Amino acid sequence: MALVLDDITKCFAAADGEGVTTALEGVSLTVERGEFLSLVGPSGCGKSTLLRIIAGLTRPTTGSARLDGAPIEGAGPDRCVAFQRPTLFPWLTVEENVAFGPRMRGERDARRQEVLDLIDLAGLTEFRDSYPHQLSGGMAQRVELVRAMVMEPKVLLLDEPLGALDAFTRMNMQDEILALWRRVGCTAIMVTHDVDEAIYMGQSVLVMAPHPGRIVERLEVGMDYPRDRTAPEFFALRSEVLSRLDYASAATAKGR
Ligand SMILES: Nc1ncnc2c1ncn2[C@@H]1O[C@H](COP(=O)(O)OP(=O)(O)OP(=O)(O)O)[C@@H](O)[C@H]1O
Repeated sequence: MALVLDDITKCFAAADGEGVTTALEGVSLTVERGEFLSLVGPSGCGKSTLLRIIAGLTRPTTGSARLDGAPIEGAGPDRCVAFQRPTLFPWLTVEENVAFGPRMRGERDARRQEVLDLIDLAGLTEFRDSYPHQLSGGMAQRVELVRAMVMEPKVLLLDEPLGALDAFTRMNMQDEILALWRRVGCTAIMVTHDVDEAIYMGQSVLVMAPHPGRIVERLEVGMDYPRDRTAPEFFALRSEVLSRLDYASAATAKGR
C-alpha cells in the first residue's frame, strides 16, 4: 500500500479579494511505503499546500488523498510534520520534548529506551537534559526530527527542514536525516529549495511549477546511498532538474 493522491485541485480566494488562486491543479501522485521523495519548485507552486493536504491540515477542493487505502480526512499520528523552525517546548528538556508524544499516548515508560536510542542516534545524548535555548540551530532541528520520528509515523513530512542552517551543518544533517529515515523505515516527503539536497536525499525528485501549481516531472535518482555529490550521474541529474526548474520559473514569470 502507499500514499495516493488522485487528481487533486486546491483553490483559495485570491489575496486581492477578487478571483481565485489555484494552488494545485490535477495533482496525481503515488508514493510507495518507505520511499524518500524530494519536492522542488519555485515559490508559490503549491509545495507547502501539498504537504498540508497529506498532513490533513487542509482539505483538497476536489480530488482525493489516501494513505494505505484510507481517505485522509484530518491530522493523525500516522503523519508527522517537521518544520524549518523547530517548534520545541521551551520549558521541556531535550528528552522531555522527544518523549512528549509517547507521554500523551500513555507510553512514556514503555517507550523510554526508544526515546534514548533515537536521541543517541541523533548525537544528542550529552544534551539530553538541556533546554531548547541551550542548543544550536542544528541540534534543535535534530530534536525536532527525532520528536517526529519517535511517533513512528507512516509518513514523515519535512517542510524545508534544513533551510535555516549553515551549509556545513546542513550537509551533516542530510546524512543524519537519511540515517533516521532508514532506521524508522517511514515514507519521507521533503520540500527543499536546494536542488543538490533534493538529489542527494531523494529516491525521486518531484519538480513543480506554479500558476496553477502542478507537477512538471518526476525524476528517479537511481543512485545508491551514500551518494557522491561529485559523481557524473549526480551532475547530469542536477542539469536535468535545473532545466525543468527553468521551465517552471518561466511559468512563474508568465503568471505575474
Ligand atoms: N491559506 C491560503 N489562503 C490564500 N492563498 C493561499 C493560502 N495558502 C497558500 N496560498 C496560495 O497558494 C499558492 C501556493 O502556496 P504554497 O505556500 O503552497 O507554495 P510554496 O510552493 O510552498 O511556496 P514557498 O516556496 O514560497 O513556500 C500561493 O499562490 C499562495 O499565495
